[in-house]
Amino acid sequence: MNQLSQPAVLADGLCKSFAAKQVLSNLDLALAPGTVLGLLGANGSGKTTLIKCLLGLFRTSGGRAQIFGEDAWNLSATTKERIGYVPQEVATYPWMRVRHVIDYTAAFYPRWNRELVADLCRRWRLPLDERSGSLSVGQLQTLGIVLALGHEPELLILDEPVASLDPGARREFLRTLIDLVEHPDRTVLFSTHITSDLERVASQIALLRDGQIEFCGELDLLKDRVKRLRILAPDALPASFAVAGALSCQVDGKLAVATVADFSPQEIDELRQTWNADVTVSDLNLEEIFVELHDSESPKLSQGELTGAVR
Ligand SMILES: Nc1ncnc2c1ncn2[C@@H]1O[C@H](COP(=O)(O)OP(=O)(O)OP(=O)(O)O)[C@@H](O)[C@H]1O
Repeated sequence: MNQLSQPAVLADGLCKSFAAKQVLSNLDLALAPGTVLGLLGANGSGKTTLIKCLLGLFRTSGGRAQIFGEDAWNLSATTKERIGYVPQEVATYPWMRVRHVIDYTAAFYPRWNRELVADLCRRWRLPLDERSGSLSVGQLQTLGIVLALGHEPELLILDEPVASLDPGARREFLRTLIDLVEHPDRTVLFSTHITSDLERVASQIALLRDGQIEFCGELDLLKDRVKRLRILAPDALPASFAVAGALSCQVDGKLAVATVADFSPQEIDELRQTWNADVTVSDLNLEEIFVELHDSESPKLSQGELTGAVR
């Protein structure tokens, strides 16, 4: 694979188990440089585990994890310099004042943008003279974001970066992130439960479920596939009424409401003809899609048509 086509981040058949518990199984994911990928998954689905395997903080149980073509477990210092990481729980030296934590971190990087850091600290009102051990959880998270951005990394990996931020700080952070990702070569992978943030910032979405990436591609592609159907028949529908491949289907007299994972216009025609029904199709937002997919036992999204995914 040449430099141009080399993914910034690659998981290839990645497996991770903790004792007998398998968390990731044969997971494939590739981020082309310049991608902003939002990683979505239920609590305990393995987002942090995946991120830590990709960063070489966890040793994989099988398969490959690579950053810029290097094995994640053996990243060189040069490659590490190209990465910024905000962990779910930011840890720092509690006895150090915030400004000293920043200076200390800056010393590790040949390239450190002091102006950017000063600007972020001002905008996010970080108390520079306070000891970092006395910061609130949200302030600590803000500090973690500043530390990860100071060296202007090519690859930014954020594990629920806004979980503890207040709405104002979250908006500021998203604004900054949007500015940052305008740089065409900057790759961002971030996990969050706040789907509206993903919709604003991410160019691609990856859904993690059952240890694998269930979907990876553009949000619009996902929205094109998962649709809600409202089926109104002239007579009461039988209790056994079902829509093939539906994630959910509720029947109430003449009306059925179903959510399908692989929407096709032909299916609508069939429903219209079979039941002489009036069928309307509506879009779902990302949160609704996530809940539908999460609540359904099966089927999952079929993998065949993932044109937006980088594989
Ligand atoms: N060090 C560890 N030892 C044993 N089990 C672990 C370890 N780290 C994670 N796990 C388990 O792996 C599974 C996935 O955890 P992980 O933290 O990756 O999920 P997550 O998707 O990030 O969850 P959340 O959204 O709640 O942050 C969980 O069942 C967790 O208990």
